[in-house]
Amino acid sequence: MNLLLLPGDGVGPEIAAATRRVLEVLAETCGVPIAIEERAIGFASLAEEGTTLPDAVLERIPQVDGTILGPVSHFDYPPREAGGINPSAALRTHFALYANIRPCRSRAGLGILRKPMDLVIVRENTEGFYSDRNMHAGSGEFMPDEDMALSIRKITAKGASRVARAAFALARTRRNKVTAVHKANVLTLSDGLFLREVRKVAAEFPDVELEEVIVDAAAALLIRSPDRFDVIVTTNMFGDILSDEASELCGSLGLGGSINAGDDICVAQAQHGSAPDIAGQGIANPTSLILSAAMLLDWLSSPAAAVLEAAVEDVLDTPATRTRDIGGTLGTAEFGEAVCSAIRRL
Ligand SMILES: NC(=O)C1=CN([C@@H]2O[C@H](COP(=O)(O)OP(=O)(O)OC[C@H]3O[C@@H](n4cnc5c(N)ncnc54)[C@H](O)[C@@H]3O)[C@@H](O)[C@H]2O)C=CC1
Ligand SMILES: CC(C)CC(=O)C(=O)O
Repeated sequence: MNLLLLPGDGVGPEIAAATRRVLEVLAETCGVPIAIEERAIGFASLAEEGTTLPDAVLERIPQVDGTILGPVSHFDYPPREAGGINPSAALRTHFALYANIRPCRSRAGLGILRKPMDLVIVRENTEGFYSDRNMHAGSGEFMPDEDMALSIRKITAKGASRVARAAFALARTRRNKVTAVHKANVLTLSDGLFLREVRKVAAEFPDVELEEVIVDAAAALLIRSPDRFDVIVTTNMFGDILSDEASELCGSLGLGGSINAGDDICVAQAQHGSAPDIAGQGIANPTSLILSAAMLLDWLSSPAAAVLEAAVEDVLDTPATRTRDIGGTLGTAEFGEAVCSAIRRL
């Protein structure tokens, strides 16, 4: 299989190198041919090609089997006119990667949770406050005058319906429960529409329970009773925030895998940002990107996905082979090597 690796900014190149090494060892050990091609995006391509998202990358994505995207420092990018495009948002919109799928589960001895968590957040990925109508035209924000800024929160029946279907189909492979997280008590029209579509899809899945929880309560319930959740379906920004909360509760932002999935294209992407505060030190936890790569392999129906996931779990189980963010001492590359050893051993 052909994979495209886009390292990104900040800790991106460090965790991408660890992920690449792990995939190469996985390919060798499992006898699965994986060819990895790397291209620059972010500040690296801005310096070389004048844009953080070169057209050649956009053209290549549909030609490969899957893409692995490192985190990007888009908050520091120059304006669009000067080549600053947020690759993360642009790819999601351009390729209709409508479902951002973020599993999160507690592991013994990690995180501050006192109850088990094993859930998946399925986040609508192309609309809400982050809808990017056209990657060259800007997001759904504008300023009628210099003292007023407006953000459009776009919700469509089509967007809500397709992400809801992804969530219900996923729940069927798990514990048959979907929680729709919303703020329809205030955002009556937009979240009202979201809920209307979720309920319609729920009717197609009578074996899956639907519950509805308001987002502020959901944030609290993730801490109080995380075990009540199986699959959460929600709009873009709510899912963005809740998935970081869930990951951190389980130990670190550096732990959660994530894919951006459309009907035909999948982009694996770490849950976290470019972590500029620790970039260049070789200490970032590469687990999130490695598990995202495992999710991509699973999306591609590769049996190597389960091997990779088991290897990561094996390494995380042992306090001596953890990275610093979760109380260990290993650096990024060393953690990657520990995963490689586990792949060979398992
Ligand atoms: N998908 C993406 O590419 C995203 C990009 N960003 C961008 O990233 C930049 C930094 O954003 P922040 O708000 O600082 O969020 P961040 O997620 O980069 O970092 C938040 C905190 O978590 C820590 N952290 C994150 N990933 C880690 C890892 N793998 N191992 C150990 N510790 C880790 C960081 O050191 C920092 O203390 C900004 O330019 C932002 O726009 C933010 C979120 C997502
Ligand atoms: C394009 C942004 C919505 C990226 C982000 O914050 C995320 O993926 O969590």
